[in-house]
Amino acid sequence: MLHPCPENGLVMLLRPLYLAPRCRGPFITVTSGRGRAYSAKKDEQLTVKELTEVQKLKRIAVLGGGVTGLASAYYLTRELPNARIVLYERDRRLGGRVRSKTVDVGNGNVVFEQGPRTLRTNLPNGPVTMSLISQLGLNGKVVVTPRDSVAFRNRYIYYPDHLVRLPTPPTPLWKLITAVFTEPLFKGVPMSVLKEITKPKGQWKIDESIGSFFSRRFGPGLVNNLLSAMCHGIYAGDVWKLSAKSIFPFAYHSEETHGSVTKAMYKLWENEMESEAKIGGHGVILQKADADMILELREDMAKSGQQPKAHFWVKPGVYALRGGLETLTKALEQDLRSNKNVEIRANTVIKLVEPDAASGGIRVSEDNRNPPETYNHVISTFPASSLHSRMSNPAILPSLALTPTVTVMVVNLFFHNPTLLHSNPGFGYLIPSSIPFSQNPERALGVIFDTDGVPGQDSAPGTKITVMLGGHWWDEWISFPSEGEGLEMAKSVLQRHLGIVEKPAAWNVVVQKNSIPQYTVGHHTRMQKALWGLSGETWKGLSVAGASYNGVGVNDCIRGARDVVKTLGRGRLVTGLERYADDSVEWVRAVFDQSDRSGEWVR
Ligand SMILES: C=Cc1c2[nH]c(c1C)Cc1[nH]c(c(CCC(=O)O)c1C)Cc1[nH]c(c(C)c1CCC(=O)O)Cc1[nH]c(c(C)c1C=C)C2
Repeated sequence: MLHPCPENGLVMLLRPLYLAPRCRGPFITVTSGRGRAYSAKKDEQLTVKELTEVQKLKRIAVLGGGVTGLASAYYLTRELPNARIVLYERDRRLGGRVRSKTVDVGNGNVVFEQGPRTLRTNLPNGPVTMSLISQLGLNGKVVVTPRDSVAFRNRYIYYPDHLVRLPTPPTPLWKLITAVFTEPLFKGVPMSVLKEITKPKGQWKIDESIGSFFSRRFGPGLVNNLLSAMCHGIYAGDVWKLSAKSIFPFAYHSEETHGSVTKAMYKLWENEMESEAKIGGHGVILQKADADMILELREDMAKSGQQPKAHFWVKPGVYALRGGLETLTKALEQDLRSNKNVEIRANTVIKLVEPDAASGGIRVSEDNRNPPETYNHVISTFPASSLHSRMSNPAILPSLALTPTVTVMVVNLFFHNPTLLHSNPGFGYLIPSSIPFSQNPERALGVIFDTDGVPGQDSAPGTKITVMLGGHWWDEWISFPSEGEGLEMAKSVLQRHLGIVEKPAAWNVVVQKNSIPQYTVGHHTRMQKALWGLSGETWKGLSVAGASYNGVGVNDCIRGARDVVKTLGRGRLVTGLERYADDSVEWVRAVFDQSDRSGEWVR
């Protein structure tokens, strides 16, 4: 069955909606258990032109030294081992928004994460990162958040003046019913789900905001209280601006296909139950392209002697890395630095990216004395608008300029007192847009209880908390609070919401400027136009990967890098935006053997 994934709280509660795009026709069953592997398609004949192109891939540039750029360069060294790779990065430091700072707090160390801190094992992209971690020899650094831990079970939303635990299984039914009918957070939601079945279809639109779509179908309560909180926790974004089609494709298309989101969800669940009963495996509904990728990844892992641990694929889980997520980017950097075919040009600003008609390649100009260099291929991992502003003829790709970003202030705090979260242990809480200003004048988006979320990360006993502020609330702002102001704002949030009055023993405040791309209304169409622009003759040597395109998470970025490089390795031209080629998506059900379920990583 499609597991309801209790462990990931609101995000996972909504996962079937969030993950599953448009269904065309019946689901296809794909079994991938032992002895009945479904192989990825690799049999296409390459055209002479494509073969010639790949043979020419001698010099490749990667623009951007964040996790996507590092992963792209790493995969290139494996797929095209003879190519010469130049990686450009504006900062002296590599790693981008993945940044972990280890701080001595007197009686030990704590790790402050300034960007993402945990990774999910979930399909389809989780296994790509896990495979990379394994290839880099980092399995020993993995810190799993146990599935029976408080962080797995307890996720909260602050509404209107207290923490409300999301009633995720295994909550007893009576508790679930009591919560749903007594907490103002859920007011009207159960009825709106039932009423949705009878709601007529709306007028067809190319896209609309999550707020507009779900309030039309379910009423404003679900949007303002629950979905706005979820948008804060993933995009730090505005539920009334983010695209329903890009972020909730399954729900969005199910109005058209089933007449109702509730009905479509029920059908999905029924279908899964049936599949489990008939096939006896562990089924997951995936896009065909994702299933192909996973099975190919599995084959790769088996070939390279990595033990494919199938529970990675089927059991949702969360993990972190000892020393922080920067352990991953550092390992990638180290691997690249030890490769004589790779040159890393840190502290180098790119001024211009232009097609080179004579060679058919792409010319990259730096903002310094080095002369421009021409590459057979360039993978840009810059945010879409940064790439756009550096392109010689940006007019053909105006859509790239239109992916906005938001700025998030991250305030990490450490307290020597280890009992500060004892009355509300868990992953942390999100703050929906609907809570009154008086309850959130600082415009916090959410608070993470790091001590519970990644137990065992720090050597110092105490309580570690991160407060996230800003995001879409700071749209149009031209300056942001100072570090000192940020610290005071975070302390005041913790005092008001959690009653914490103690002084922190250590803290770290950073403003992550323009760090999270926003897939706003029209994102799909804009990406489709960018795909057309990049597919033309002019820009055929340019591919894109990174958070602006196929998902904002670390897993998504690594998967994007791998996809581009694997396709290049097969001798195909690739833009990185292929998934936008079509509006409809083919769905398959991947079924994993029961025997694939055991393992050590995810308990
Ligand atoms: C720096 C702030 C970030 C916020 N969202 C993201 C970052 C990097 C990106 C992100 N966060 C989550 C996802 C979902 C999918 C996934 O890969 O896990 C994405 C793409 C979920 C999430 N939200 C929070 C955490 C700790 C996680 C797990 C992943 C991670 O460690 O980042 C909490 C949280 N993130 C943001 C806010 C405002 C927030 C509030 C509590 C913004």
